[in-house]
Amino acid sequence: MVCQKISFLCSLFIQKKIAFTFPMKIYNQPARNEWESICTRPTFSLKQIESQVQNVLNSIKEKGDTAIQKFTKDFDKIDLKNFKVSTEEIAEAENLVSDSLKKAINHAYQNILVFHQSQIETVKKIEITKGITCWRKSVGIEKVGLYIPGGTAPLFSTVLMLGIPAKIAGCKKIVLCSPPNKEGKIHPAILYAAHLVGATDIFKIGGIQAIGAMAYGTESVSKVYKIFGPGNQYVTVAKQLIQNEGIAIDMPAGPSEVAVLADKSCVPSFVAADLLSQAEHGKDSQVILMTDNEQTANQIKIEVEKQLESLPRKDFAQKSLENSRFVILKNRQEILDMSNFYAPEHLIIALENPEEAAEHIINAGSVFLGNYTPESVGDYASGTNHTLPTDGHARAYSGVSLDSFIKKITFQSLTKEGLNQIGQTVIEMAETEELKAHANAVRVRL
Ligand SMILES: NC(=O)c1ccc[n+]([C@@H]2O[C@H](COP(=O)([O-])OP(=O)(O)OC[C@H]3O[C@@H](n4cnc5c(N)ncnc54)[C@H](O)[C@@H]3O)[C@@H](O)[C@H]2O)c1
Ligand SMILES: N[C@H](CO)Cc1c[nH]c[nH+]1
Ligand SMILES: [Zn+2]
Repeated sequence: MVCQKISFLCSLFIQKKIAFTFPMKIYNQPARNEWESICTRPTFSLKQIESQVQNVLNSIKEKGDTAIQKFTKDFDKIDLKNFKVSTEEIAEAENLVSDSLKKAINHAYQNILVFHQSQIETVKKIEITKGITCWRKSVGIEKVGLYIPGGTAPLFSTVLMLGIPAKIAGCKKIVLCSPPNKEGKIHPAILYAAHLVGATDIFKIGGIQAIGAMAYGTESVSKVYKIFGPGNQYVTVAKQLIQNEGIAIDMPAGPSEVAVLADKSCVPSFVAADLLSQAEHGKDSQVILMTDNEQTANQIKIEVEKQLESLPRKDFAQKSLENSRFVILKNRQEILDMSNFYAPEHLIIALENPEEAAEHIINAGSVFLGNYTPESVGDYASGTNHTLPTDGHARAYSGVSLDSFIKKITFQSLTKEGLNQIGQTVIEMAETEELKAHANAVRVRL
């Protein structure tokens, strides 16, 4: 009876586009032309902060360490003269990390290692036709830069996610940057993990400063060829801007997000915990529930409210829930369609027969199937990478993997017989393109 009453009251709340005290906006069977606005992210677009970020980058390019020092003082509120982490600081960090945390890190390390090692491709030499052989070889990018977020939480798990594939790829120089705290230090777990993955240079630099330092190089930081890692909107926009200057990046990996697809087979308390797990990342995170069952939505809503109360990062989660949505859709097909439209960083499928539903997913960073696969396992230790495209970029980008740290160089070798076979074809094509010298390079050999 009590249950029915609660359910009745909740169903009164579920009306089109009206938010009540519950911070998430609730939509009941929205029309398809409303999906775009429902799926809008709360993050700044590149344009909104572009000029601010570009000014900081320009200053770093021009003034190097002096600019890093100034912006570290402005944004991180600490006046540092030396940004490089010393071997003494690494040794000290190793003592500060408890044995139980070391054990957990090593466990996660092994699983991430196994999954990323499985991505190694063996060289396959293909004989196209007699005398023409082609092959492709993976070579690690020599100098890479890893950004480890540390503004509101020390994400040492990101060190494993970036450092392990960098190491497997054989990257020679691995520069790592993370913001200093108010004491001018980096969290010991970040330093412990950085040492474990073999980072070659570690710097106490955060935000735009870190991306600029690794992109341009300064007196103390070496310039790298590709920059990896997640971060807040300033970090993400800085990464997007330095791309214009010829530095590669992994992808835009901004504020965390999760979509949960749930039907009556889900466990509401599990779904609520999953939504809150990404909401607690920061005020610009976004979480979305898509369901075909109003009763299920009510139960999850009650659980979210209950669980939110006990979170130490309640303020962040509450703010992020204000940007978040509960969407009640007509049926399973509509749930899958909206999920592909949204293209979430993380996607949890808490639907009946999740494997079948997963077959229909075409846009998502990383997918978690069934009631016993919380998104947090992918954040830390299942083996998959947690550096993933946000803001709808999962439509075209993949998350970080071993591939992100390597270039694939193609090779070919022809015998005289092989050249005889394709010579006329190349000459014909080159002359039609009016490139006589191309044709001659073949003709002189025939
Ligand atoms: N997509 C992914 O794969 C993924 C993975 C992990 C974390 N994340 C996200 O990373 C983010 C981490 O954010 P964070 O802020 O805690 O740490 P952060 O390290 O990304 O950013 C902190 C830095 O931002 C800079 N900064 C702060 N306010 C500024 C301002 N007004 N102007 C210029 N610079 C400013 C400071 O220099 C500070 O050092 C979260 O949004 C989290 O959701 C994403
Ligand atoms: N969920 C984040 C990616 O969006 C990764 C992370 C690190 N630690 C906890 N979570
Ligand atoms: Zn997370």
